Amino acid sequence: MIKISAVSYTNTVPFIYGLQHAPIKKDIDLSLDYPAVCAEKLINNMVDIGLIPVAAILDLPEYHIISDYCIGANGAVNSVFIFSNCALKDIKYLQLDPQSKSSNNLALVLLKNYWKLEPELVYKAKEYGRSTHPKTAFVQIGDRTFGQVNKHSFVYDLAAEWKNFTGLEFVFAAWVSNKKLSDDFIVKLNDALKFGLANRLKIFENMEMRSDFDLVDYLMHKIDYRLTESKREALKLFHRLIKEL
Ligand SMILES: C=C(O[C@@H]1C=C(C(=O)O)C=C[C@H]1O)C(=O)O
Repeated sequence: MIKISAVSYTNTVPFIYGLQHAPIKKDIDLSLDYPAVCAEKLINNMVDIGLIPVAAILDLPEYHIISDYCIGANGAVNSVFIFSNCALKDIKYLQLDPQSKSSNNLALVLLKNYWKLEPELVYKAKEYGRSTHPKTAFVQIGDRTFGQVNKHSFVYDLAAEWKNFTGLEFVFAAWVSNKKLSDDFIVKLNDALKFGLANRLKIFENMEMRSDFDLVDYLMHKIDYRLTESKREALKLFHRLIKEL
């Protein structure tokens, strides 16, 4: 059995569908976790493969990116934000999202290199996401952001801001193993992920739709699942900027 930890958010549903409906299902033991936990499990060798935040790749002594699929975006992604009580240039505190690794680092990279701002960073805020302090903002990712855009005074989509800054796409999470796996298994994995993506329209039939968020647009267009050469270049730049933080 190959142990896999994958992200528990809606953006991963097509991948999970593929893993549970393709021949690989007999070979894997799949758990669903918050992104930061996927990373922790892979780093601690509790699993063999993780759909992990790309920022956490830098913490792995050995890693292999084993798929041409990822959780990425080309411009606005619609589920990774800084929500703020004031304009970004005026923030004093930035709360980071305890479930995230990539987007927290993306926020730091943009603050330093693009916005040139130095707010105080708050890692485990007691009042995470609820601060009424007029100069507090917070990073938030995943399903918790659905329907939230109109509820905050200032909203920044971090994949859109990254594109404004670099002109590039962005990769949030990639399929990574912490050891070398057989070529056979890797082919099976990619077939399963491809199968899941090809079945998105079918998946929507059983998905509860929301009036406050367009899930079809999100999973068909906003999340860009292909880990192309250009996304790999963007990832290299992101890693370099994280190391310079
Ligand atoms: C676009 C997203 O990408 C996620 C963001 C991650 C992060 O910030 O560490 C990790 C995994 C991705 O699933 C999202 O879930 O909203």
